[in-house]
Order: sequence, then structure tokens, then C-alpha cells
Amino acid sequence: MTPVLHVADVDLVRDGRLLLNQISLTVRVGEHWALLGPNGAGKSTLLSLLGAVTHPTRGTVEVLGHRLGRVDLHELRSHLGHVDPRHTPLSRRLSVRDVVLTGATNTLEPVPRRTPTVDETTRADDLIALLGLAHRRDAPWPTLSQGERGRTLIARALMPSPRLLLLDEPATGLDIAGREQLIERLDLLQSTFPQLSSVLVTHHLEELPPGTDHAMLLRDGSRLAAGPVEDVLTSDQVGKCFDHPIELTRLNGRWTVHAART
Ligand SMILES: Nc1ncnc2c1ncn2[C@@H]1O[C@H](COP(=O)(O)OP(=O)(O)OP(=O)(O)O)[C@@H](O)[C@H]1O
Repeated sequence: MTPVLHVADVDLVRDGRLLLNQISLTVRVGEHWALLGPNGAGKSTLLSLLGAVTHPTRGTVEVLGHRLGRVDLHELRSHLGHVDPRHTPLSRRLSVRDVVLTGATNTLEPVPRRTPTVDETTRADDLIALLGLAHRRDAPWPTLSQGERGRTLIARALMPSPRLLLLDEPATGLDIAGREQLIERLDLLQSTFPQLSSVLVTHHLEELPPGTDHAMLLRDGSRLAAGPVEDVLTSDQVGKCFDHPIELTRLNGRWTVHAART
């Protein structure tokens, strides 16, 4: 089966700086990847390649079987769910449901004079319920908590039934309850849509859903390790990635990190 993502020997240069250095990665159907690394490691830059936002300088990137450079990026992006909780340029007082429905048209605002179909409305309501927001369905965007906004944007990203969900630090700024609700819903998504693959960017292993099965460690634009979590998320490798001795433990599927005692 064609991989969902296939990245081979990719370099990315911006303003004369090598931001990604010989990156290779293959994500297969149903896999859930964590992309980890310290500030400035290149995680968001790599995610912008995986999300068909930018082209590589060298090497090849295939997204859903389409090679970047040979395909209309805008069209390709309409088949991806890319969630960046920091970018929500939603100007009007849209409700949760309105925002989720904009995922059907891949627009930031509802398309004027276009009424959503019954199927779209039903799917929006199903996704809103799946993300635990049924009680907030008609709440206006400005009144939502950060966690509710993040989950609304995930529901929005799922409207076109994407095969790939890209999540850029989805738990940033959430309190413990917000983070745990997010993780619970991501877990539910993974079991509800077994064909869905995902890549989640974070600095914090505590934020990884238990269904995370693969990980890539990035540092200074280079790949330190990539593969099944059992092989990659070890105290030694994660410590090297963040340049600090740590102890990593996993309990009930969740990871905890603390500084290694000397
Ligand atoms: N357009 C650009 N031109 C030049 N440098 C850039 C550009 N975009 C990003 N960078 C630099 O590339 C490096 C990697 O940035 P990136 O945002 O991908 O890192 P990150 O791992 O996501 O970091 P963080 O965890 O802080 O979000 C940083 O040093 C950043 O300043």
C-alpha cells in the first residue's frame, strides 16, 4: 500500500540556512507519529513540508502518493487535516458548528450564500460530539476556552475525511484538564478512524496520546532517530535530543519525563 507520507533525503534551505538536513521518513496508513525536538529543531518546518505548504530544496516529499513539485499544493492540502492552534484568523463571531463547517469548503469563513448540505451538517455534528463539544455546539468562538478552540479546529480539519492529520503542538497553553480532554479525544479519534494517520509535533512527551506508535527525534534540523516508539523513545535518545540527562518512563501508555538523578 502506498505510504501516506514518504520523505527521502530532504534538505530545506531558507535565507542561506540549512533548516532541514537529509531528512527521511515514511508514515504508513494508520500510524500515529510523534515529532519531537527542542525549540528551533525544525519540527514546524518539517510539518510544513508534510502539510504540502512548502517544497523541499533537495530530495523528495510524497504526500498521499503525490510528489511535491508535480502536484497542485492547494488541491493536495484539501485532502489533509492540518491543525495549528496558534493560527486562527477567524474574525467573526462564528459558532463551533460554523467553524467546523468551514472545513467542508476549506475556507476560513463560511462561503457567502452557500448553505451546507445535510450530509455536511450531520458530519459536523458527529465530529463535534466526537471531540466532546456537543454542549458547546452553538457557542461563539470568542467565548471558547483554548482547549475547546483546539478541539473545534481538529473537528474542522476532519470535515473532508482526511487520510492524514497534522497537529502542531495541540496542547500548548492548555491546563491539565484541557490537555487530558484533548488526549482522550485524540485517542478516541484513532480508534474511530483506523485508516487515519497522524503526525503530532510537541516538546512534551506527556502530551502524547497512548496510541502514539512511532516517533522521530529532530535536533538542529537533523534526524537523531526515527521508528517504533519502543526503539526511539528511550531515556538515552530523548536525553541526547534535548541535550539533558533524563529518565523516561511509560505507564498505561503515557510517557513521563524527569531529569536523571546524578
Ligand atoms: N523562513 C525562514 N527563514 C529562515 N529561518 C527560518 C525560517 N523559518 C524558520 N526558520 C528557523 O528555522 C529553525 C527551525 O524552526 P522551526 O519553527 O521549524 O523549529 P521548531 O522545532 O518547530 O521550534 P519550536 O519548538 O520553537 O516551535 C529556527 O531556527 C527558525 O528560526
